[in-house]
This record gives sequence, C-alpha cells and structure tokens, in this order.
Amino acid sequence: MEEEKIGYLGPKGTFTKMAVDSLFEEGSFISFASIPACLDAVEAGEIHTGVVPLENAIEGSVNLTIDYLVHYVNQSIIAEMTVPIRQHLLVHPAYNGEKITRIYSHSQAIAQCHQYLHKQYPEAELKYTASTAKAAEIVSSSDPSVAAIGNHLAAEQNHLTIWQENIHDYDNNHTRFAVVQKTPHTIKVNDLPSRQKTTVMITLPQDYVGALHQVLAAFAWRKMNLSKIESRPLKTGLGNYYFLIDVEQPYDQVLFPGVKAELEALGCQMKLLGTYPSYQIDLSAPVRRT
Ligand SMILES: O=C(O)C(=O)C[C@]1(C(=O)O)C=C[C@@H](O)C=C1
Repeated sequence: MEEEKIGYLGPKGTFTKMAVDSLFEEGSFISFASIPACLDAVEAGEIHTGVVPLENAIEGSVNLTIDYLVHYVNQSIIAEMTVPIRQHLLVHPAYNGEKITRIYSHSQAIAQCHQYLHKQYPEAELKYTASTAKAAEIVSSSDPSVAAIGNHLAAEQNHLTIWQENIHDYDNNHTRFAVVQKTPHTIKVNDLPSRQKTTVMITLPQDYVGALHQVLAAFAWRKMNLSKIESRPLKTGLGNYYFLIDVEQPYDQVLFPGVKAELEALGCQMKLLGTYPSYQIDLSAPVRRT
C-alpha cells in the first residue's frame, strides 16, 4: 500500500507538527503554510490525510478550519487529538533586554496570551502570522527588537532564546486537532483512543419557534451526551446560522438515523462530519522527526 501522506499546518515547529509527531507511527509528513492550503491538498488528492487545529481551551474554535470544512471542502474528520499547549516568548539570540517593539504569532496564540501581553508589552505592535513557527522564523531573521510567541520546538528549529516560559493566561491550555480525509485511508497511530465521538452539522428552518430546543430534545430523550454545540454563520444572510454538535458516542444505525429522521420532520437538515476516535496526547516525551 502507498505510504500515507500526511499534511499539516507548518512549517516545522508548529504545535500541529508536535501533535502529528506524537500521534502518527509512520507516514511521510508534508508541511503547508496555511490551514486552507493543507485542506485543499487533501481535497485535490495530493495527500491522504490533513491535520489542522480545531479548537482551543482558552480561545475557542479555530473558525478558519470549521468554515473551510463546512463550506469549501468535502472531507470527514477521522480522528481528533487533544494536545497540551505551552506558549513561550521567543527572542533573537542577540536580544539583550531592550524594548520589544513588535510581537509576531498566530492569532490563536496571541489570544491565549492576551493578559500577559497587555500587562508586559502594552506598547508592542502585535502582528499575526499563519502559524507560531512562521512567527519564530520571522524573528530569527529580524533585528532583536521583535519577538514571537511559540513553542520550544520552534525556538530550537530557529535558534531562538526562550525569554519567558509559559506565558499563556490560563494553565489548562489545550488545543484539539482534527485529522481529516476525503477518501478513507488507514492511518497508523501510536496511541489508544480515550473515547469515540461524532460531529454533525445541523441547519434549522427559518422562523420556526423552538427549533433549536427540539433539536436538542432529539438527542436528549435518546440519552445521547453532547460535548459541544456551536453556531456559525451560514453566510447566506444576517441571522442565518448552522449548528455544529459533538456527540460523545460513535455513529450507529439506530440512534443517529432516528435523530436525523426526527429533525428532518421539523424541516432541519443533519449532515455527518465524522465519527472518530479521540486521542489525548501527552507531550512530556515528545517525538522529534526532521
Ligand atoms: O501555529 C501553530 O503552531 C499551530 O499549530 C496553530 C495553532 C492554532 O491554530 O490553534 C495550534 C495550537 C495553538 O492553539 C496555537 C496555534
């Protein structure tokens, strides 16, 4: 069988790459500069599998990923992994404590360190990059008055100094990553899943009183436990939303079709985005692949 081609949000040194290195046992790993570039490559069949960030415990959903999966590509979530996130302030090796004028990072990372930045660097200009590792790359070739927010791997890869460790505002910082495929292809992983989950997308009819209440009731009376419900704009007009619902059980041939039929009778639509194992990654002994 052809070697698994696994794309990820790169460059090397992103949290996504750390997550990939920890979960996958084998494959060839291909870096993409942005989430859309990675998902487009899956869609075009250039790679079998894509790994992209989905949700952070401090900042919430990675809307770019969710919107792309819902509006632009036709892919399934085939696994998810939850990874601890430690953000550090990274500086040029020549930095000597002078004033930092600009700080680069991914918008999620900047948001996770908002209080820290507000208190310690209120005057620094904040610049968004496509990933934390890209921010580290920029700092490595800039003058020492700029800094990046990223992880220890990005510091190592770009020969930067960790000026301050663990600058995220809340200790319990975790990010969920989605493993997606367009065509089913076996993946080899190092870990055992902690549980199975299913994600569905639900659209409601317009102007139907109590529709969301009835959607939730369809899951509730079947004793199906929900771990997340999120609304996002359908992009068809102000006030038009869809709902993404995570259910704490695998898809089955009785309960889910039952929910679907019940919701369709109300004029709702339900689409399966994936039914998948959920892995909890421990980065205390990270695997390093070049
Ligand atoms: O920039 C990276 O290092 C990423 O892997 C992306 C990303 C994200 O989009 O949430 C992943 C984990 C952290 O939450 C911060 C950034």
